[in-house]
Amino acid sequence: MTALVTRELSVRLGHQNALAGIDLALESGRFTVVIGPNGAGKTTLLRSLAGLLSPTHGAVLLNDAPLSRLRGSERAKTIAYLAQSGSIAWPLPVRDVVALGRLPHEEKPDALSPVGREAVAGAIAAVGLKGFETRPATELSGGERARVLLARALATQAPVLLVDEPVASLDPRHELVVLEVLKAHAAAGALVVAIMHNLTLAARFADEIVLLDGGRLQAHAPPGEVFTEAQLAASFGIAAHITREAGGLVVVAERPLDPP
Ligand SMILES: Nc1ncnc2c1ncn2[C@@H]1O[C@H](COP(=O)(O)OP(=O)(O)OP(=O)(O)O)[C@@H](O)[C@H]1O
Repeated sequence: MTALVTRELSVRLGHQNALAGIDLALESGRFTVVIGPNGAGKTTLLRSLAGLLSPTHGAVLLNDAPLSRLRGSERAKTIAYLAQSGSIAWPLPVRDVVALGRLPHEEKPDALSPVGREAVAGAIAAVGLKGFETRPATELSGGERARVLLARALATQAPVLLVDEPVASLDPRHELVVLEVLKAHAAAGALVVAIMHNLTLAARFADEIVLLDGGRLQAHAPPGEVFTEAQLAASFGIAAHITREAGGLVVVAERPLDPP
């Protein structure tokens, strides 16, 4: 059981309060999707949960201990973080880029343990990149590269996986493939948090939604409770039409509302 908790988490970036007084409790086995308008503080929250940003006030606790006290090597084994539109600088084969996810376990790409080899092969297969293993990662499309980086994060086998907009550059099939992978990863016992802008996919796949607006927590609840026309009008400034279909809620953003 893994628990990631924020207590009165506030983060100031430049002259901005990017996050203010966030109290949040996340646990293993759940797929949480963070939504909110541009600038709401979603990336700031994810980076704080990963221990990459220090709170200005408050704390992030991993299993009741302040994240700031965890040694870097231990944190890298425990929390896999995938940044928004990450880039790949070196023309390494796909398999080696994914194998970099084993570095926290002190396994180099050319000296993987049997567990490491299985984790790398499993991650490549999970994101639909079988057959790409020997291709230089710099010669892939944007969506293929995004999946390589997700596979690298999965190969870490960390109990906490934090991903910033994992489906932003993906085609509809691979959006579904990746969201199924994240959901299954959570169902298998990981604590998974993803930032997303597609509200229908968020509603369909998330166990719980965290809604941020203006650096504040507006809601943390199952999709059916967060996706209401009133809530979307208040937080996103849109008139939305929400219907319940067999596959889950369908959220259609119909028009922007005039600013209040
Ligand atoms: N390095 C920085 N210095 C100063 N302000 C920053 C910095 N990074 C982000 N901000 C500000 O902090 C706020 C939160 O930014 P953040 O990136 O967390 O938003 P977000 O919800 O992830 O947005 P988006 O949907 O556009 O990715 C924004 O108002 C942003 O302008």
